[in-house]
Amino acid sequence: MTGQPAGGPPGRDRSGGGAHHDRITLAGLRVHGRHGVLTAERELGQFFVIDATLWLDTGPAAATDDLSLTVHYGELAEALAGIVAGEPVDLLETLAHRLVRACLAQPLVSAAEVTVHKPAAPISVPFADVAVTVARSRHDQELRDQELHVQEGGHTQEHTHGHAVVAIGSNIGDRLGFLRGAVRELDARLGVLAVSPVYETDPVGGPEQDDYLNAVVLVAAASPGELLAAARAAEQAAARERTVRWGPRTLDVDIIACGDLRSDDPDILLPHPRAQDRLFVCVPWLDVDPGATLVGHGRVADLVAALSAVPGAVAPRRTSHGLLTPHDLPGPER
Ligand SMILES: Nc1ncnc2c1ncn2[C@@H]1O[C@H](COP(=O)(O)OP(=O)(O)OP(=O)(O)O)[C@@H](O)[C@H]1O
Ligand SMILES: Nc1nc2c(c(=O)[nH]1)N=C(CO)CN2
Repeated sequence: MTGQPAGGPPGRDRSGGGAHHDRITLAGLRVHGRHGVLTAERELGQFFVIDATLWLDTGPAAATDDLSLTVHYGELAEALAGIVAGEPVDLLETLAHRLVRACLAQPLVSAAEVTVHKPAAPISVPFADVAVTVARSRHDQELRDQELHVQEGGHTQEHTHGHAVVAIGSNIGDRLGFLRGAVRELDARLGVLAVSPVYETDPVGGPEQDDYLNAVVLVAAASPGELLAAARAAEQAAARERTVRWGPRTLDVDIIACGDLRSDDPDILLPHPRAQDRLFVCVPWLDVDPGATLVGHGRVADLVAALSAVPGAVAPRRTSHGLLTPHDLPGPER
């Protein structure tokens, strides 16, 4: 059932010699998951089988016999198994993309190929296997991410069109933990491009409640439906309850904008109808995109200036918390 990748690393020709010919293969990883379109697939689940091949230079690890200079296949297996056992998706393609992204999140890996097999798929005709394979070089993946890199609290240098802006907030329980969980969920479903610093903010609207932690995350552009699904999945993972409007919450995930896209769908209004009034959105947004504009409202920097000048306005207070754990950071220096 498991197969070898065909030929050399994906994207070799375009990666300017960055891809390597050595590889680590993890084959036949068998994990129970609930992916699929049918209700029965979601309820009962089934076993998925994963093959992953990672291209990297094994020379430095071999020369020093040092595990930290290669990929720990045990940790890789656990990371991939966690994704398969995690949030269900409809398509094998979606799952395969998530898994490839996790492989490329390993420092040192220049390319990866993942095959997701679904040997018990609901197919009415006898069959041996059905599988989807996704192959990516790091270079390809970065191009797909509009060449924005995850930078905590940093400024993205490149143009930030082709991304969506997501605001996250929490004011109950383990606020930081909920925000970190949101970043992980958004990354798994959409791909995170940049994460702002965390701000502590006074509650705006609603009943008397505790202060919030707020941040803004840039993710790869997606359809309004995909953005909303990711927001809801993250909120559900934090056991978010909707009782009081603007009331306290473990996690709120608002889609602020996706380029110039407009949506009148009440389930996903784009741009978010109240973003322009909210310092807790606009201030962290500027951190990750200093040149940002909000469709219909102009430059975010001007919005911040105007909102800050309103009598009684309380500025968000920047904290030293980070939302990316060391494990999430790309590169060997993480
Ligand atoms: N851009 C958007 N991002 C997130 N949810 C949205 C968006 N547009 C509409 N909604 C819908 O708004 C509804 C209420 O969302 P929620 O309870 O999170 O509101 P809220 O966060 O309390 O208030 P606010 O919308 O002012 O931030 C949800 O059903 C959601 O589908
Ligand atoms: N400070 C702060 N206030 C809020 C927030 C929030 O995230 N931070 N979210 C709200 C509804 O989305 C309402 N009020």
